[in-house]
Amino acid sequence: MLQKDCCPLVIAGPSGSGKSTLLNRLFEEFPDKFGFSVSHTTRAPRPGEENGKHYYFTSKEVMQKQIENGEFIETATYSGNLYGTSKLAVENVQRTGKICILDIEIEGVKQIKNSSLNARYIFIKPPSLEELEQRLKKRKTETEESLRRRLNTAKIELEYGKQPGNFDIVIENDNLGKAYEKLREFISYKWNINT
Ligand SMILES: Nc1ncnc2c1ncn2[C@@H]1O[C@H](COP(=O)(O)OP(=O)(O)OP(=O)(O)O)[C@@H](O)[C@H]1O
Repeated sequence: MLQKDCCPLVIAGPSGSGKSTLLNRLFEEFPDKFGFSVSHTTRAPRPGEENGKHYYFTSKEVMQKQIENGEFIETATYSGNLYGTSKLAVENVQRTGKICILDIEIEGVKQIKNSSLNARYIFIKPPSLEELEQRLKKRKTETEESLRRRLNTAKIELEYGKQPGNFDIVIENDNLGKAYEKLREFISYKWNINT
């Protein structure tokens, strides 16, 4: 059996692949077992996003200073904005005894792999780039330009996701219910959680 606090779970995948949707289900089903590592970002909040819950919304200047001070485990630039996981964000979850979940970009994944965090890695993959585009359009959060950038980045991310050894499991999110079952199964097995 794994020590709960030794193994955070890293979830990655292209924007729009369904990471938040799947994680929201997981948090709903197991509110006492998992805690979300709240990332920092310099992007603007989307409607409904709360500071300190979905992200810590900050400025480039402030975040760059904190990075220089060594306060972050990983940082990445994505679609022109800075993102990052602070050491404090992970510690805050681990202190509660919950399994820490990190939803991060591929650049961040690479950095976590070089850090002292002994994490498990899940990649969420869309059924196709066309379907990804449709979902992002439906989500109505992107401009034409940010949509293009997300789709271009997605191609690179999908390449990284399919390299053997980069992730413990790759889950295709075609049917949401089935994808969730796979996620749940993997997690309950790895963390020895009775579901
Ligand atoms: N299996 C699915 N079938 C159809 N639509 C889906 C499925 N999974 C997620 N979606 C929809 O696709 C959109 C993108 O999902 P979501 O916001 O969870 O992606 P994400 O990977 O968290 O993106 P980001 O990294 O930009 O936050 C949402 O509108 C969501 O409702």
